[in-house]
Amino acid sequence: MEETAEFLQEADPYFSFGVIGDVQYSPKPNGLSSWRVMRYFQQSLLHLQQAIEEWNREDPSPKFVLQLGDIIDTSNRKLGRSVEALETVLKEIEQTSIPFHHIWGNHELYNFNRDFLKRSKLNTSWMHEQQNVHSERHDETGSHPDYYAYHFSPHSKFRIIVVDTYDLSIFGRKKDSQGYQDSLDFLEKAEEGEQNDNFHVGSNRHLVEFNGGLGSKQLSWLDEVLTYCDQQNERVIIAGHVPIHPEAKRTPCLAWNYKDILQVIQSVFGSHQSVVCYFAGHDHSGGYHQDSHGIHHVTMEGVIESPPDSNAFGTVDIYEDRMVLRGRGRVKNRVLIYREMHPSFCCCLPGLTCEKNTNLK
Ligand SMILES: Nc1ncnc2c1ncn2[C@@H]1O[C@H](COP(=O)(O)OP(=O)(O)O)[C@@H](O)[C@H]1O
Repeated sequence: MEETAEFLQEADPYFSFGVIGDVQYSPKPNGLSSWRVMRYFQQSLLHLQQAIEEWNREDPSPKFVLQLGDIIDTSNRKLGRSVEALETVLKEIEQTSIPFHHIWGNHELYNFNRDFLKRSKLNTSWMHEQQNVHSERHDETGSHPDYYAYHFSPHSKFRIIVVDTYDLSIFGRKKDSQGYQDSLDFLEKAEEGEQNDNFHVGSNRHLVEFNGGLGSKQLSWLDEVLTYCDQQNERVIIAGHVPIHPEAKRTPCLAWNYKDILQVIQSVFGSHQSVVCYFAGHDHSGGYHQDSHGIHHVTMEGVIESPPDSNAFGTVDIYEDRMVLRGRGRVKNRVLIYREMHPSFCCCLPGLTCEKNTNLK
């Protein structure tokens, strides 16, 4: 639901956070993308500065910011200025004490490999919450050797999960690595399957290199974290670079295995009721859809395609039964009512073992 600013003035929220995506900073001049859309490279850093200034002025200030990826543009690599560009944006972010949670997009992987990103300030998994809720091998810094995903709880009733939508990807992985081979195999198999899928034909094909997906280990990890959240009656917000719902974007920007991801977060067996919203970037024109399970899919408009007199960021206020997105510039205000939680449900029948429960560590 879109709302006017007056409607948004409510009582004190539990907490608030900032959200922004696709800054794509580069020192290069403004110009048209391959899709004939203007990209404002000269303004993107100023837009980021403005967002930070506004968040700094807010009272109470946002507890954290979700930076949805593509913070610098691929052109920096061609200019030999990837590290310098990254330092430039990080210097802006140092102007605030509000912690940023960084997500990796395709442009991070065009500029750097995963080993570099892991060692860089774009790896914020050290802010993960130490919770023994999953069997997948996340080390003491919150990192998993194969993918970049973690979770944290900013409030006793809420959890944020950062996912890696380029876990399956041919970018950022060495060509002789298992991850690269698995991604190629996935694409090949998915392309065969897609021939019968009328939704993704012609220019709307999403099985393209600049999208990616979640690998099987990350999907099991996500399933385990969500099971924990269900047990704790937590509401969950997930953030990743690539949209995961075909109705929440306007272009081919969609995760390769979006159906597998939706199946986990919607949980066809009815046991995961915790996810209320998925935030994405990637499609600079933005998008929104509430799916059949009541999960809100918000694709944030990209900073890089925001004209000088506009911008694209927001502050999200979290309440008991809703979240309110106060959009700035091209981002619309939205009141997002949470899906209903039903009493705990278990698929076990007496005498049978429930797979979900035996998976718990
Ligand atoms: N077939 C397409 N038609 C229109 N726009 C597209 C198409 N494919 C990608 N885009 C646009 O490209 C942007 C994402 O691309 P991005 O990650 O910046 O990589 P690139 O710089 O290679 O375009 C999105 O805004 C998306 O809308």
